[in-house]
Amino acid sequence: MTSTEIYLLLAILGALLVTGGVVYARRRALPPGKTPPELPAPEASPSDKALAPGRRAEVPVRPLTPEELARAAEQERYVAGLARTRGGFVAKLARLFRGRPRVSAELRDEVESVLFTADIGAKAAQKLLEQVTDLLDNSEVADADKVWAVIRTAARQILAVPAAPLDYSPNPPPYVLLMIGVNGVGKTTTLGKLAAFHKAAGRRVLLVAGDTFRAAAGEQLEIWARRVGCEIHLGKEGADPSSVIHDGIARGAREGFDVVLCDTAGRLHTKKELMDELQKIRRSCAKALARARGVGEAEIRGPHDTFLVLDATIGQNALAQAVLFKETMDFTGLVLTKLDGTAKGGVVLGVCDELRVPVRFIGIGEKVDDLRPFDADAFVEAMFGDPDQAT
Ligand SMILES: Nc1nc2c(ncn2[C@@H]2O[C@H](COP(=O)(O)OP(=O)(O)OP(=O)(O)O)[C@@H](O)[C@H]2O)c(=O)[nH]1
Repeated sequence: MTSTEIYLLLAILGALLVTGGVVYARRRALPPGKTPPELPAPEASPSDKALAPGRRAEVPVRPLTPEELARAAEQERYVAGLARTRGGFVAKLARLFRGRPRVSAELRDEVESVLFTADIGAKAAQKLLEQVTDLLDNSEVADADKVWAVIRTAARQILAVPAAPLDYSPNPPPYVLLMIGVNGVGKTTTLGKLAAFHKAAGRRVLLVAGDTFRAAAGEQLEIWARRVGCEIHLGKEGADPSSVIHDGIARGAREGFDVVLCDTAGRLHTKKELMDELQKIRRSCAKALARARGVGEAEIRGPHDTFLVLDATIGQNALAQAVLFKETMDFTGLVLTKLDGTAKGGVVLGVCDELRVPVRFIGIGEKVDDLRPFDADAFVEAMFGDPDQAT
């Protein structure tokens, strides 16, 4: 073989490798079950038009944009975080519809039974069942693709809770968030992860250890502050949490923090005095913010946001907990934690449907960046996008 032939061979091999690599990278970046987005066909160039009929010009493969890559990476996280839930009721449904079964009373009963034991709440289960039943009523055999399309649409409707985007830049700063919930649901951990989230966005963060009841809670938050590299406001053990949080917010305003994140002690919604204490804490937040702004207390109702944290592993009980909390305390958002460790992630549908309060974040692991802003489309895709992968 002459050296010219060797160069030619190497050039062809190189071109094949580059094209293959780009196609592979695009496929890897897509969530399972997704076909690559259609790219707009390029305008035919004069030289293309001159090609003989039957011959096609080479269309260059467009690399994914950074936004598309980020979106695909986020989708992969959701897919991984919700694997157990997919392995639960989604897998059961997938098995029912595999192989185009005949529509029968037994099939309908089985669908009903799976949906009503799926920890998605009775109302959400009923909504999904009605949509699927409507479809089955008009079919002799169950077409799995159509069933899943109907389920995805119904799930999106349930999750579409109207809510303005979170505003982390009030004027004047700081943005103040209060975290509430039952013991052990993940409030302190979520606050630590949120501190990291804000820090990464370039905001100055102050953590406020409003759980003065449990000594270890302050220490736990201190560890997070060190880990994230942000400051912490600690009160004395046993101090009045309202006063610690008031002083923390005042300090946040005085010292120019962008974000003040306040922890509270875990409490059962059934303990009246503890729920009253939460109301007092909220009034303290309002008082501190009013003073910082130089306005009357009546003008401010409380912190900018109050998030109720729910542990997804307890499924329907988390829904019951949220309903009871709402009777005594206003909250502007929900955080569902520990979705990675449970098959009961369908509870996200249940709480949205029942409470009509937006889910703002979900916890899908123990790592700092495993707290993700809630994305309804990514959630629906991860749960119902590719049922054949649910086993
Ligand atoms: N796997 C997993 N574990 C989590 C997640 N969020 C929190 N946890 C774990 O849940 C446990 C309890 O978390 P904490 O943050 O201490 O809960 P808390 O609500 O502050 O608890 P109290 O202060 O007792 O009310 C810890 O072991 C956390 O690591 C999550 O999204 N996934």
